[in-house]
Amino acid sequence: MEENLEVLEELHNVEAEIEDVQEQIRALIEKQERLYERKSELNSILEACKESENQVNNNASSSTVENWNAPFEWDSKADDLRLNIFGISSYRANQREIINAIMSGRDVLVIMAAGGGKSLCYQLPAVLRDGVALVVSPLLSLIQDQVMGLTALGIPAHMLTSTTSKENEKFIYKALEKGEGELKILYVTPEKISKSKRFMSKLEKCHHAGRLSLISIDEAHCCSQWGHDFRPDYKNLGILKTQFPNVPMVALTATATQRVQNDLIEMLHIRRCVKFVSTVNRPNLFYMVKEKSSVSKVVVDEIAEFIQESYPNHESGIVYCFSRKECEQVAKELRERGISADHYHADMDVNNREKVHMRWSNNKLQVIVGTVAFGMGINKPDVRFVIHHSLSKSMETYYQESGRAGRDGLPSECLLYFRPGDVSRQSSMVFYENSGLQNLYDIVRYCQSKRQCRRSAFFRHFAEPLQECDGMCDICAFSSEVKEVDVSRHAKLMVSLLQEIQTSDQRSTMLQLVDKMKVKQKEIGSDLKREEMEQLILHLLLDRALKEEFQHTAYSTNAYITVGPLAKQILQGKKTVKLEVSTEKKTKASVRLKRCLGSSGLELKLDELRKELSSIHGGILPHSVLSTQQISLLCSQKPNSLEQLEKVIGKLKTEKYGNKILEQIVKYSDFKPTDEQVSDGRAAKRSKTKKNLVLIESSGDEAC
Ligand SMILES: Nc1ncnc2c1ncn2[C@@H]1O[C@H](COP(=O)(O)OP(=O)(O)OP(=O)(O)O)[C@@H](O)[C@H]1O
Ligand SMILES: [Mg+2]
Repeated sequence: MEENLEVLEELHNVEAEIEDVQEQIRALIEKQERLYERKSELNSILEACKESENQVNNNASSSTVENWNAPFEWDSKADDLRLNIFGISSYRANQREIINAIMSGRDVLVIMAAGGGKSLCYQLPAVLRDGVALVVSPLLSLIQDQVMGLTALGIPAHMLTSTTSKENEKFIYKALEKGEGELKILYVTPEKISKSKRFMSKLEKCHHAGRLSLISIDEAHCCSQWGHDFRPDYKNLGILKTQFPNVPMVALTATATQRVQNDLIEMLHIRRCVKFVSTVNRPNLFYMVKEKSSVSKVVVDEIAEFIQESYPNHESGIVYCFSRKECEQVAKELRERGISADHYHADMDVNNREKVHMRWSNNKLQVIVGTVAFGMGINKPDVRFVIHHSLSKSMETYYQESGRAGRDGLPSECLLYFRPGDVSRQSSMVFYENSGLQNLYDIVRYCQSKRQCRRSAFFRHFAEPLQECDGMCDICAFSSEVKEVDVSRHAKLMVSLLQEIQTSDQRSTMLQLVDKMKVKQKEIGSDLKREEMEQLILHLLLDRALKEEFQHTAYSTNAYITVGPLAKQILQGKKTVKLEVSTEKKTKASVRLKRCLGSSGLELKLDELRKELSSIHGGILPHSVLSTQQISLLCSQKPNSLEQLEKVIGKLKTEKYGNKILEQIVKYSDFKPTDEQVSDGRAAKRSKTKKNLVLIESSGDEAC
C-alpha cells in the first residue's frame, strides 16, 4: 500500500513537471515565433535600407541613363516661371528633377513628405507644356485653395466639382473640346472621372486634339486600401492611363510605406514610372513628448501657457484631441484663458466646419482644436505647432498629424502629451483593427522612451536609414540623466495579483490594478509611485507579460489588464524588469524653442500687410500674398527698390504688391526699434542658436 502511495506521489510530481515543461515549451515556441516575426521585420528593414542606398547611388550614377539634374532645353523658361510667377527663389530637394522627368514625358511617382513642395512639381510643368493639365484631387477644400492660389498668380486654373456653376462648366467644356478660352490647369474630384461620361468624352476630345498636357493624381495614396485615406473613387483612376497612354502621369503622395507605393503603381498602371522617394525626415520639426497630468485643468493650463509664451503673435496651431466632447471642452477652456480657439469635429454640420476652417486659414482664429476628422484638407503652410492632447493610434497617424506643422519649411513644434491612462482609451478603439494594438504599442514605446531620439523612431518605422536629428527633439536637445530601476519584484507581485484576480473570476482595469497594487506592494516593503506603477504596467504590456482584454457594454468598450503569454518568466524570476526614470525632472529644465520670426517689428508689419492685401485681393489666403518664408527673406535682405524686391519675390508679386511692401520696409528702416524692444522681454538665456531657431533655456522656477 505504502509503495503504491509513493508511486502515486511521484506520478503526480512527474505529471506536474511535465505540465511545467509543456508550458515552458509553449512559451518558448511563442517566443520563437515572435523572434521569427521580428527577424523578418528586421530583414525587410535592411532590404529597404539597401534599396534606398542603391537608389541614392543609382540617382548619382544614372547620369548616363537618366540624369534628371542635367541641363534641359526648358531650364531658363522654368526658372523664369518659378521665380517670377510662383515667387519661389530656389528649388527644394527633388523638385527640379521631378519637373524635368515630367517635362520629358515620363510617368512619375513622387513620394515626398508633407510640405515638401509637391504642388509645384506638377503646376510648373502644367504651365510650361502646351495644352491643359488635368489634376485629380480628393477634397473640395483642397481644390478651392489650389485654384484660388493659382488664380492669384494669374495662372488660368479652374475646377469642375459639384459647386461649379453651369456657366463655368460650359466654359470648361468648350475649352476642353475646342481649345477656346484660357484654361491651363483643370482640377477635378475623382468622382468626375468615374461617374461623368460627359466629362470623359470632353477629355477624350481634348486628348484627341493633342491638348491634354499631363495628368496629375494628388494625394495618390487614396488609391490604396492600405493608405490612411482610402477613397473608393480613386480606385477607378487606372482608366486614365488606359485611355491616354501617351500623356505623362504624375502621382504624388506623402505616404511612405512600400505597400502603398506598390499598390498605387499597379492601380494607376504606371509600372514604368520614374520614382522619386524623398526622405520622411522633416528637419524643421521639433518633436517633444510631455508627461500629461491626470488633472485635466492642469493639462489645459500647460497648453495655454505654452501657446501664449511661445507664440505671442498668434501664430497658427492645431490641438488634436481624442473625442468630440473633449475638443469642445479644450477649445472652450483655451478661450477662457484668452486664446482664440475653436473646435472642429465630424459631428458639426459642414457649413460650421468650413467656417471654422476658413477663419483659421485667414489667421482670424489662432488654434483649431480638432479630432482626427481635421485632416487631409489642411493646406495651411504656416502652422507653427501641433499639440496632441492625447496620443495618436499609431506612429503613422502621428507622423501625418504632427506633419501638418511647418509645411513652409520653417521651425515648428510637435508636442505630444502622454499619460499611460490614455492608452486604454485608444486600445479599446483600435483592438479590432488589423494590427491595431501592435501599432498602438509602437507609439506607446515612442512616448515611453527616455533615451531614443524621437526622429530615429520615425526612420525605423518607415524603414529608412538613420539621419542626424541635430538636436531637434527633446531627447537630443536636453540632457537629463536616465537611471534604470530594478522593479522585478513589483512585476512579480503584479502578475501574481492579477492571477488571483482572474482566479476569482474578476477583472481589473489599469486604474483598479494600480489601486490594488498600492496596497499590495506594502508586502514587499516598497512604495512605487502611481505614475511608476502605470509605467510598469505599460512596460509589461509591451513585453507581453501582461495583455489587454476588451469587453463591450451597451455604451462603450472597456479595456482590462490580464496575465499575458510571457508572464511565467516574470513569476519564475527569470527576467529582470527595469524601469527608466529621468533623474532630472523635465519641467525643471524648461527649454523652449523659439522662432526668431515674429519677434521683429518689420515681420509683424509685413504679416499685417499680407492680411490686409489678401482681403483687398478677393479674399485669397494671406500666405498666397507672401509666404512666411518670403517675409523672413525680406526682413533679412531688406530690398529697397522694385528691382531688388523682384529678386526675392519675383516679378508678379512685385508688380501686384511691391509698392506697399517697400513702403513698410522704408518706414521700418526710418524708425527701427531693436528686437529686444519688440520681443516679449522675458528673462532668458540664449543657449544655442541654429538656422533661425533660438533655444531659450530658463530655470523651472522662473515665471516663464
Ligand atoms: N522650392 C520652394 N521654396 C520655398 N517654398 C516652397 C518651395 N516649394 C514649395 N514651397 C512652399 O511650401 C509649401 C508647401 O508646398 P505644397 O503645398 O506643395 O506641399 P505638399 O508637398 O503638397 O504637401 P502636402 O503633402 O501637405 O500636400 C507651400 O507654401 C509652397 O508654396
Ligand atoms: Mg499637396
